[in-house]
Amino acid sequence: MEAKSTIEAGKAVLGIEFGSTRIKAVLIDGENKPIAQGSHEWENQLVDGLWTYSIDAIWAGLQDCYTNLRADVKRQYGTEIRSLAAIGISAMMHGYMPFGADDKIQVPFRTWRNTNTAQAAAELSELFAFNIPLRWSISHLYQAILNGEEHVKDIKFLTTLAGYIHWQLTGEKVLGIGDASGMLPIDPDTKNYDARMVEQFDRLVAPKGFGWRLSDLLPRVLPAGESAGRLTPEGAKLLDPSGHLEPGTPLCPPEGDAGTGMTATNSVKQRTGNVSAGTSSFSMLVLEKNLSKPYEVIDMVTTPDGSPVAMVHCNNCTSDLNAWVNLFKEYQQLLGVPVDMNEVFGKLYNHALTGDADCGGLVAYNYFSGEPVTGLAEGRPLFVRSAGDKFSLANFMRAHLHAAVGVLKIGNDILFKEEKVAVDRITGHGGLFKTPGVGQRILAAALNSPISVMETAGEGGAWGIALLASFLVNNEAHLSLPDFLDSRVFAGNKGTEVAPTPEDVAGFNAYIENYKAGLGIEQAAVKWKK
Ligand SMILES: Nc1ncnc2c1ncn2[C@@H]1O[C@H](COP(=O)(O)OP(=O)(O)O)[C@@H](O)[C@H]1O
Ligand SMILES: O=C(CO)[C@@H](O)[C@@H](O)COP(=O)(O)O
Repeated sequence: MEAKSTIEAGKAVLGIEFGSTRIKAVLIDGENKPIAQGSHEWENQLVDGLWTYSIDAIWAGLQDCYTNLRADVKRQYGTEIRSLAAIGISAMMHGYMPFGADDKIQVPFRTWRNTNTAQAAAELSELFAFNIPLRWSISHLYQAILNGEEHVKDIKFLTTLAGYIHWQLTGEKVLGIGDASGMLPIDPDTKNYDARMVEQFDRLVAPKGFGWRLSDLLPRVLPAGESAGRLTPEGAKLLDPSGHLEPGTPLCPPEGDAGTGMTATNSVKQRTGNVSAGTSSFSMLVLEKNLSKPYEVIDMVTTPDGSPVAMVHCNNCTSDLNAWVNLFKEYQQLLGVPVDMNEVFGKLYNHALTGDADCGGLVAYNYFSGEPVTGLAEGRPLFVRSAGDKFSLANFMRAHLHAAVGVLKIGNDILFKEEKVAVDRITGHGGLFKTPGVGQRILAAALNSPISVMETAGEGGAWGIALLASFLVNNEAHLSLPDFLDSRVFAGNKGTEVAPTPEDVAGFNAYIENYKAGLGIEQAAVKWKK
């Protein structure tokens, strides 16, 4: 069916993902191919020392993104979206969105980026004998309890950003299993929150007498393929204030951007892996067997169909690169040369590849915020060199590209070298890969592994959640998610692969030794630069 007829017949499927810097919408056809797109740029705010997005910014952003998609549909096909076959909502994971009896958020949304939860995360990790990262929702909840915050006793519902949007659109308090695994660990056998940990938590906070139990607060867990409610009339208006969109569309379980990244890269099967590289970076390897022990730097999540995944998560990836690229943009403007940002990125990133493989001794720490993997509670973006280092533009840019995936390398060394995790394929996606071939080659050197990139790399997450929505309504053959992706979506398409060269790997290793040796400089910067 032609794209226009698909849209007019109400057979198109919509995926929306709330990324840290961009809300993206992708419309796909019956063959799961993108046919229209929309987006909205936004930024987190540091309010009273905590990273947040306001509720108004969330809805204004969603509506602008959808309006943008409608405009794209009008421009390309001269038609309007009136009904859809399915919708999926995805977003940045974790964080803290507690709601009270009036269904209003009780404190500003605390995002994944906050590192104020160290005490809670450490105590819970010990209690559960399981690594509980700082950004997990349970850490935020317990930190609020440790802080004696007034609102905690009145919480009625605690969810993630995707869970919140989904609830407002459908009235359903549910969450996809992957996103749920970033609130509280999931038991792979029951495919539900880990009952032992739920009980331990209830016992831990019982003396406070809050009058709720943890299971009263959390969204119901759903695996991919389960029905998760329908778009209500109020929900339709929230999404499309122009009033064209009809209610009634089924929604798939809302997922986190980890699960949608796995889906968009066909990496939900054992021995597959993927790396998301945008504002943050995170690698996700689907495990064949459990790790031998918990590691503070390895986060355990699940695929959208509930298989265990080992994640290395780094809070900082492209923000510092953007800061430098913007500086060069300003210089270009000063010279009176018109600016095309893709060109600025493309020129600087490709030039970086002409630098030395070890960046000539230059080192960068891209820590806009704290970085749990390297033990930094706060961050100060930092560039360091000695007078004798080879200071050139190429080495400078390369040092920052290496920094963007440096922490990822440190964490993955544990998985590959100590745990001997085996993967057949790792696929990269996210904004870092938008300049073809560069982020891919740097990541291949960092992980000492071939890296594949698909054409959809830049919009991966929104496409991923659209695929999960399609899996809900277009899976007449009742295939498993991996089989559906293999046969109905990817059909042998593995993207373009780049293998690491020995010289790049040796260079990256030399860089990372300088990086690790200099971490004290970053610690000193945090201490002294207020
Ligand atoms: N042409 C380009 N080449 C390389 N990187 C790019 C290009 N355009 C945008 N980017 C990077 O993509 C990042 C956004 O990536 P994305 O995965 O969409 O992030 P998020 O989900 O965190 O919002 C930008 O911050 C920028 O660094
Ligand atoms: O924390 C996680 C995954 O565990 C992400 O949701 C978070 O880093 C946000 O990702 P983006 O930088 O928006 O791609």
